[in-house]
Amino acid sequence: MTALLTVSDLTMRFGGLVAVDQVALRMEERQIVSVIGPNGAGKTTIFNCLSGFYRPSGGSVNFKGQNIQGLPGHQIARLGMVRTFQHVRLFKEMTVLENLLVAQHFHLNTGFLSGLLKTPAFRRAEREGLALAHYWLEKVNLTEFANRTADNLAYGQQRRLEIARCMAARPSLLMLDEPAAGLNPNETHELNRLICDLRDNEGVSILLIEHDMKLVMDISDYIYVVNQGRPLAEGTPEQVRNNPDVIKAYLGET
Ligand SMILES: Nc1ncnc2c1ncn2[C@@H]1O[C@H](COP(=O)(O)OP(=O)(O)OP(=O)(O)O)[C@@H](O)[C@H]1O
Repeated sequence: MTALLTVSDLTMRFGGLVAVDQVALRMEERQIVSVIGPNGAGKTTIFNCLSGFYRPSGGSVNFKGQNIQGLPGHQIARLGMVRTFQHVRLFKEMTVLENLLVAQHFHLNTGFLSGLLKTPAFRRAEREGLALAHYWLEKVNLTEFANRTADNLAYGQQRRLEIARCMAARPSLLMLDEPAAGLNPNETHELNRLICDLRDNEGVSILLIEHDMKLVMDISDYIYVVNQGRPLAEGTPEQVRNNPDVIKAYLGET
């Protein structure tokens, strides 16, 4: 099977610190893959390298058959790899609906002139964009808040809006950085269902960084464990759960 994402020897140095040291990952289509590891293990740095926020010091990243290491973030997003952040990042003064419309800007294949003249192609693109925004609002249970500004949403709702906003950009790979952080058990349960729905019914692959081990073990098809920047273990949830090196890395931390 052709991989959706293949990462080899990924390395990121900050001065003398090697935050990510020769990490390898592989993802297929319609898979949930998690990257776990103790605090400071290098997980977010891996995300930053893959999504173009950092230029990796070494290694290669192949996404849908194309080498993307070193490309800027907006180009990587356009290719279909989008992400959320550890701390919610929304357009806080915009409404919930506007957040979802802005996310689609690079799919609205219309120029300045067609916008000015309101050509049929422009109106069709606008209609489709609106329909897609409403589709995702409903999926994440935010329809009734469509006209509320994003900063007036509860924290858990903001988290869901972030995921909806990513999905409105029509990605094939969604990267979620600690999506369960700060959520209550009900919200985490809903998140669990949403992520599985994205894989099963929307055909998206999800790369997940998460400290909530129950969530990770429940939904992951495959798990990579990193420790101090280096690969420590990988396998199915069952294999990782029973790996003595993984247990030691986590217990050592406490
Ligand atoms: N921009 C940066 N400049 C210098 N050092 C950095 C930078 N970003 C991360 N680091 C360092 O790289 C290491 C890995 O950090 P990273 O945030 O990737 O870990 P993490 O596994 O995501 O941790 P956590 O689970 O706590 O979020 C840490 O030692 C961190 O201090």
